[in-house]
Amino acid sequence: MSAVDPIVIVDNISKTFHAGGRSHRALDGISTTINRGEVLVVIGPSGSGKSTFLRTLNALETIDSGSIIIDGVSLTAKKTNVDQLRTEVGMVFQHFNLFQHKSVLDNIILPQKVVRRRSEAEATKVAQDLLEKVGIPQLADRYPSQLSGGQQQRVAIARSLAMNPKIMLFDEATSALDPETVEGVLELMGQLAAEGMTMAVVTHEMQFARKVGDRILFMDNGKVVEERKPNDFFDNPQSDRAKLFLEQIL
Ligand SMILES: Nc1ncnc2c1ncn2[C@@H]1O[C@H](COP(=O)(O)OP(=O)(O)OP(=O)(O)O)[C@@H](O)[C@H]1O
Repeated sequence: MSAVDPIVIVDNISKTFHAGGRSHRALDGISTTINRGEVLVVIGPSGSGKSTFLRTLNALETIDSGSIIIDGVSLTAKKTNVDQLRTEVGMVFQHFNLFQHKSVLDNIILPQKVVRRRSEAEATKVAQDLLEKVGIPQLADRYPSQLSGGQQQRVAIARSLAMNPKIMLFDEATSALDPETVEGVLELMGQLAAEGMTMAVVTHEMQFARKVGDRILFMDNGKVVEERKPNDFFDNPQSDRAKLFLEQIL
């Protein structure tokens, strides 16, 4: 990891939602960078814009103004192939979004064949190796409905990793899990971070944020209120908003 090797550069992005005749500025001039191998943890109160911010990084949300550059490619430039770029930015959601009628192995094989044009044999080998990596090789032939939430999330992570993403986004990846499976998935995320995966993580798991995060981005009302090293942020929050937030949740 190096301070001079940014893989994600977010410059002054804004986004307003219009719904039911009302407008809401969900992102209000966000700027940040994520360096290669770094883990950025995004925290903040409900509705502060965390998910919206994360979703802009793989163009699931468009932005109204500002720019986002991923590994030298502008997400917003007209000539950019957004579909291509999106395959390089893995995303893991709260709900696992697996193909229900495919086996675990096929869930990981299919996108490789479609998106990466890998052969059946190659895609199968990658999928088997990844199931090993995420700790569930014995579940290859099961269907998603036969798995616990934690196991399904491991499949979703393996499926993302199979694309060889340059960066992984985790949007409340453990929020829908039973308490007993949360820890295992957080450990897996920590393992990926330790192996050098660049990650942006929206989470309510503050111990994870402190332990695994390289930097905390604290958002409120669509703005970055604090952006600091985890220990500095948690031990000595600067803003009244962050102090209040931490008092309420810790
Ligand atoms: N598709 C949408 N249409 C209209 N408003 C939206 C849409 N998506 C998000 N918003 C609004 O934008 C704001 C930010 O939402 P966002 O989901 O990014 O917040 P969040 O910080 O991730 O919240 P939470 O922690 O509750 O998930 C909220 O006020 C939300 O209601």
